[in-house]
Amino acid sequence: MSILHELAATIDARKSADPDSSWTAKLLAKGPEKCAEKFGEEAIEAIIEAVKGDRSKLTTEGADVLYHFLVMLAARDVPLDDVLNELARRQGLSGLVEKAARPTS
Ligand SMILES: N=c1c2ncn([C@@H]3O[C@H](COP(=O)(O)OP(=O)(O)OP(=O)(O)O)[C@@H](O)[C@H]3O)c2ncn1[C@@H]1O[C@H](COP(=O)(O)O)[C@@H](O)[C@H]1O
Repeated sequence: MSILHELAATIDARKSADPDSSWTAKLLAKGPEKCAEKFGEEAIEAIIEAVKGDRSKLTTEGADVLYHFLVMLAARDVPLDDVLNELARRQGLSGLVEKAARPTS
């Protein structure tokens, strides 16, 4: 099992945990909107480090982003594997070709 799968399983288990017993359970108890907001904050912190060019801080902020992304998915009951399968589906397909094939709205 990959570290992302292990973390996603831990986060899933926290859905039924006491919010006083874990940070994840506390965040999930605040609802999907708060989880999404927290993901946005962490993403901005990572962007700041990327713009500054601080590779060490970008690494730790990147870990925060991945963790909070998994919490956001769990809050909306989207399995990590669904996202990974979507990535797998795109593999070998040029981003330019994929964009051109999108339906126009
Ligand atoms: N990877 C993480 C992880 N990354 C970040 N964080 C927490 O996310 C929080 C974000 O920090 P912030 O300073 O942005 O938040 P804050 O200021 O405390 O909160 P706000 O006032 O902004 O709402 C911190 O409390 C971090 O400890 C994480 N908490 C948990 N995990 C993983 O989740 C597992 C389960 O954790 P618990 O649910 O706490 O048992 C852990 O074993 C880890 O593997």
